[in-house]
Amino acid sequence: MTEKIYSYRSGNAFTKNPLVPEYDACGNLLIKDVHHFEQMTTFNRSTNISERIVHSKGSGCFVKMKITDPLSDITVAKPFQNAGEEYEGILRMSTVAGERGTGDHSTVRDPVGTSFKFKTPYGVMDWVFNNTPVFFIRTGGTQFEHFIKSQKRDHRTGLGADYDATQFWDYLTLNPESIHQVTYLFGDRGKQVYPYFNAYSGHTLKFINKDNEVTYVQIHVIQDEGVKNIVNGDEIPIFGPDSNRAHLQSTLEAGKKYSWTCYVQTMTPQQALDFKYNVNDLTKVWSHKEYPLRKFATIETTAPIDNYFEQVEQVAMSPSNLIMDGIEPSNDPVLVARLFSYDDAHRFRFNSPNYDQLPINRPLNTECPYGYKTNNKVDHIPANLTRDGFMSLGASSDKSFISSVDNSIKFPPSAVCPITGKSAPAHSHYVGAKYRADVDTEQKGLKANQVKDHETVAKVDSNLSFMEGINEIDIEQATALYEKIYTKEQQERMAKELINHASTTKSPIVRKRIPQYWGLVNKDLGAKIAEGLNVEYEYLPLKEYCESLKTGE
Ligand code: HEM
Repeated sequence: MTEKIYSYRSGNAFTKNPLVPEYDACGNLLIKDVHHFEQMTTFNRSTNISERIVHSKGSGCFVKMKITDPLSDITVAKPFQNAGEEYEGILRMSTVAGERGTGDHSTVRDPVGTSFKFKTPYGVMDWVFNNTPVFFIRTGGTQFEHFIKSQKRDHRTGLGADYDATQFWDYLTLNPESIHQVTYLFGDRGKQVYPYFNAYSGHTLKFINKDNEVTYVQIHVIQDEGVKNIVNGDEIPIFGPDSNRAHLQSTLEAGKKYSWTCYVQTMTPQQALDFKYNVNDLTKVWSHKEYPLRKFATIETTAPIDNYFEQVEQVAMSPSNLIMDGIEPSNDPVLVARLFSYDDAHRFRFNSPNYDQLPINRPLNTECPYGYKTNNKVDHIPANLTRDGFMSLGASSDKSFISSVDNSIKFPPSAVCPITGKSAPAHSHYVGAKYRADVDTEQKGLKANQVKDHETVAKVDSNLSFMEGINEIDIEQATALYEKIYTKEQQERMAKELINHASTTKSPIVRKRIPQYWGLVNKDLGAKIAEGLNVEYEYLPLKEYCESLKTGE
């Protein structure tokens, strides 16, 4: 058996006492002691990865997905074609607003970030989901920064909502489309035991099949043992900010397996057009009765993590890693903003575009020529024209990474049509600059092949009317959640949680607005909160509520 030997980082055996630095006859430490300096300098840089701007506090474990029921009738996406195919992956769960050292959901009320990275033979597939099927915002990246900063510490004082919840509630009450998500958050689901949560794409995706038919899809990942909320505080041993992480790690180490079943909810383009709400609106759910869940896969945990930094800190999840031949983004502006934002965040966080070459992120089909080889059967060897840069770990040493394209690189025709944004070259290899007339002929051929129901799809996609203003139908799902799904006991608990949280709000204007915001969901809830906050309550229907925002009173 090969022995484990204490070594330099170079891999050469270190044959002296590693805890005693080298010194000369006068007792001076020596610069030639490279082991000593290697250790000190590595230590100084060992936290040198920027903290995620959101979802900083994360925990993780390894998982495996198994396709049980192919989705080949609605998509040509390769990972979903064959029953029985299995993909190894990692699950990272996180709070949204707090920093790396703050509490997990054992002590903090926040959505649970539930992100999966699966290594398929076709490429990496990420599901960067939350435990709630809706979100606070619906108009994109500009709204996101404004919203997130309001949930973080006050920039003037460095203090959070425990000290003054004014900015937290100011944002939410000024943007009442947030109310559905906030009704989830302050209900029992705002604090969950890891990993007894569901995960939802929230966004709508467009699946495209071999006949160029579009299906609007949302993905649901449902815990097989049901969700478990932290209500009384005795659901897991609570000893501090890492209680949930400790629960996850200790139960996995004791051999416990957790599992989920994956479903899609689907709509045809005509159904999407006739939908009461807008398929691009992230603040709405689709009725399960009208759009039933269809099972396609299972996920189970396989192992606890054993290197927090490399597996949880360095994992780089991105919604753009779900976009592939057969899966297009919808026109949900929040999803489109995310397609750009995450990869940009990673380039900043790792100070390099090459974060995707680290082992935890590396596609199976990008072997490291200097180190490990994968035994997995891969679909293809990826080649593109990016290369070099800090932390380049071998991906660009493949001979196909040359500065121009040659005939050894194949260009497979897209399985789906260009109307969806894909190009579909009529050849399988690079053919050099094309003569314009030839391109025109090619385009004509492609037009004939456009997506089925193109006009209906175009109408659905172009409808972003919800971006301007708010309507009564934007509140009704929050009301249904509060009145029909929450029990009386849960409603009571929610009101108490809200009063408790909002009680630190120092601004009188915002303090008065909070019960009016909740009155939009349920008049009595508004009155209860007003009483708890000791402010005057005047119930305002949505139109009058919006009017009142103009004057700030
Ligand atoms: C415009 C809207 C949004 C923007 C700009 C945005 C941006 C970001 C950024 C920059 C990160 C940190 C990435 C990193 O440094 O690794 C992040 C993390 C995350 N976001 Fe978002 N986000 C948005 C909306 C959402 C929504 C709607 C969801 C859920 C459906 C979501 C789920 C997550 C999760 C789960 C993580 C943690 C990923 C991990 O585990 O590393 N985000 N987001």
